[in-house]
Amino acid sequence: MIEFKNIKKQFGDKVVLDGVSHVMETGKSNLIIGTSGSGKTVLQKCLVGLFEPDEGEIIYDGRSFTEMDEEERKMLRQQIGMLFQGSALFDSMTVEENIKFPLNMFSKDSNAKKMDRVNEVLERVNLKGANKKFPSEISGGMKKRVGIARAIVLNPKYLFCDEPNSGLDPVTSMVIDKLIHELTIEYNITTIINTHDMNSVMEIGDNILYMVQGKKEWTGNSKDIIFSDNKQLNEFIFASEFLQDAKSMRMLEAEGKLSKEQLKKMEENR
Ligand SMILES: Nc1ncnc2c1ncn2[C@@H]1O[C@H](COP(=O)(O)OP(=O)(O)OP(=O)(O)O)[C@@H](O)[C@H]1O
Repeated sequence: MIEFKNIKKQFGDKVVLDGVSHVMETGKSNLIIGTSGSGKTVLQKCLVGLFEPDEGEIIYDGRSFTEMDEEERKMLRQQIGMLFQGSALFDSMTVEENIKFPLNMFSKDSNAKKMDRVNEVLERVNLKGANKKFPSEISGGMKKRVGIARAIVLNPKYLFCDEPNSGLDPVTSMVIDKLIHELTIEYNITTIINTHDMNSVMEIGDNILYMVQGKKEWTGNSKDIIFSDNKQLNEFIFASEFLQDAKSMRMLEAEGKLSKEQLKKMEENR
């Protein structure tokens, strides 16, 4: 669990985070959503210590990150996995070498043990046998999986993902979402995901923080979104007529005014 209270951050005169508080839950996909410039990336960077907030407190499972010295933060960072936008793989390294990189940095295990772990995570992300390929030889979806394998190779308690679906087609996006979600549950990770992808919001949104201009505007899960009457949230999520219709249908279904069969038929006929 990562709890943060009253986080404030400004650059010059520009207030980017204006007193944000929230709890990111363990074993859940915690999503941060909001329009471009609402402060999602700056918030993630504050949580991992890449930016220092001007005010507020960040607590990792009862340990105050804000009060830790650099040595304590270094230790904590070994429990944090990061999946960067665009995967950020080392082009000159093979898949295997990319995944092994954090182990070489932080683990004192023998080479054989490290390789066992590399192969274990490769298999877990469905890339068994891709060891010797270079990033230029694999698809965007495969690169994301390598990025995920590298992010989880040290068994992190916390996983930060910045736009994990950027640049992927809708089907591959769903595969990647599902994989991150499954790993989150399987290893009981506190996962934080910045996303613009509305499919992700509806499919894996266990705990959603909606930000507007550096402030928390709304919070809830993917089911709550259907019933929310928050005007800004509705305009953001259900931007198209199609999505507004889908929301209305789901609400009717939940109120018992539409059967599951009717709903399925309406969706098929669209
Ligand atoms: N290092 C920096 N120096 C000055 N301003 C910054 C810095 N980093 C971010 N900002 C500003 O903070 C604001 C929020 O940026 P941020 O990247 O967090 O938005 P975002 O919600 O992640 O947007 P996007 O969805 O486009 O990634 C923007 O106005 C941005 O210009």
